[in-house]
Amino acid sequence: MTDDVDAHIHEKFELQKRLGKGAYGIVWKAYDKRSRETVALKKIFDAFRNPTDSQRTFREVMFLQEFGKHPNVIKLYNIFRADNDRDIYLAFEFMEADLHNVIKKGSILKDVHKQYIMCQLFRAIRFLHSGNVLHRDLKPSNVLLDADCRVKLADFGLARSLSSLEDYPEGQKMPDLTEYVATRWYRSPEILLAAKRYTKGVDMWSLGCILAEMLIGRALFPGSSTINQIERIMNTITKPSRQDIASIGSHYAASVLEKMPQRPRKPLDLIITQSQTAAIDMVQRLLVFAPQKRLTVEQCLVHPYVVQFHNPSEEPTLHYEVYPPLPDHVQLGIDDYRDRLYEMIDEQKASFKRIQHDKIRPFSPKDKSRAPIAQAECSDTDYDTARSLQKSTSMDKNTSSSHDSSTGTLRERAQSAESRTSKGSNGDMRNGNGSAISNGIKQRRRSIERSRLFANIKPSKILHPHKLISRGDKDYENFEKKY
Ligand SMILES: Nc1ncnc2c1ncn2[C@@H]1O[C@H](COP(=O)(O)OP(=O)(O)OP(=O)(O)O)[C@@H](O)[C@H]1O
Repeated sequence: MTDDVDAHIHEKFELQKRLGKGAYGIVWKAYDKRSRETVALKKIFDAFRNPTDSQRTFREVMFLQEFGKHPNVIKLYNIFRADNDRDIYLAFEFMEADLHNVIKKGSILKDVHKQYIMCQLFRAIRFLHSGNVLHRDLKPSNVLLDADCRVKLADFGLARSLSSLEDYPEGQKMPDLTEYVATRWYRSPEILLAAKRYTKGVDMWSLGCILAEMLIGRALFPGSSTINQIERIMNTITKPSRQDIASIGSHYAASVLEKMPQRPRKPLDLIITQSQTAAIDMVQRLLVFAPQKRLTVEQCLVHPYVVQFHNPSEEPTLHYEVYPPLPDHVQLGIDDYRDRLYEMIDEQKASFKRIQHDKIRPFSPKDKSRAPIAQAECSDTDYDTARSLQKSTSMDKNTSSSHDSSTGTLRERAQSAESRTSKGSNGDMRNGNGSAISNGIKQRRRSIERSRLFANIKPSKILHPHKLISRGDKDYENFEKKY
């Protein structure tokens, strides 16, 4: 893996610092010279090395395009080919931190942040699941955060359409779950035990692990091998019944579990000690052996732990299934994926050109004569221009997505939220968190970030944090009755 970046990318972006290195590429903080925005630039190395990697790259882009319209999913701004036709560059909206680093730094997150983060994750997953798609790689490093504690889910390289798996042609071999490369620590028991079918429960399990990690400040099940992972899980969660074990449809689950050395159990409530009852309850209901017995994402959104942030108008769903444009169960050749991806890039550029063209038309009576020129002049820049146009339109339509911009308006909104909260607010919490989150971020932005940290959390909750607890307890009783 090399840090080399193509000359045409250097022309477009000023690379500022390396943000992260994953299994598939490097991510830099970069300044987009045309749009004058800070972006996260990801170079996927050898994106088309073999059919599996090509399919992964293809899926990642396809799902990002589909789900990026949700406010809690990272937006893919642009895609660039590399000169060698093997690598590929993706430009994303920039986020300040990822949850893994925030947890690692220690006591940055207070209860209210953890609840807000979980609620936003549930919103994102609800959106994916409503399109019958699984993320399959939920882990703290794929949960991006900004200084407002706003969440954007990233890394769709392992996402899969459930319907494409359910519709598997008879007699055709399902993809082997042992090929599953998602980070072990967040893998569900059925994946570890090589079950035959995926369900939405795999994401719910990972969400339970993420919440537990926020609560205890370290990974809950840091297994060193598949078998060690299963052991750690089985020593902690409620013992599954025979039916539970049978329900995952794994040939050797029963025998693996029987042979497991018997160690004294350390249940979740003894591991997660310093947390609210509702938080522990949520982890316990997510980390359940049988996938069908785990909370669904809809149930999570009304669970007492996050219900204070629950707002149906901010929890959109898709009313159709998201299906990859190329058959998912057949692995095509490298060129098929690459050609289709390049075609999509071109198609998208063309459609953005149309958007921009339509936007220009109503503004001037001379439009008719200007339109063909506007179209003819479209180049790479149009994609970016159209992006900002689109952004401003969606901001007009939907205030919940207005935070995508770092304009003065956002600051004004944040500052007014700040002034509202500061009137009698819990100063300790606000200051403590504001300064802590901004630790890893540039000094000069500190004051802005401090005020922005709570901008998107309903002020009433911050003004009266004790209400979260009392209300939570009541909700908890109601939830208990219902589920
Ligand atoms: N939009 C972004 N803004 C800021 N940082 C980002 C962004 N996207 C990614 N990062 C950083 O880069 C890291 C790696 O990104 P990403 O998960 O997309 O790469 P990957 O190669 O697919 O990783 P993995 O090995 O987890 O599959 C993230 O954990 C995060 O720290």
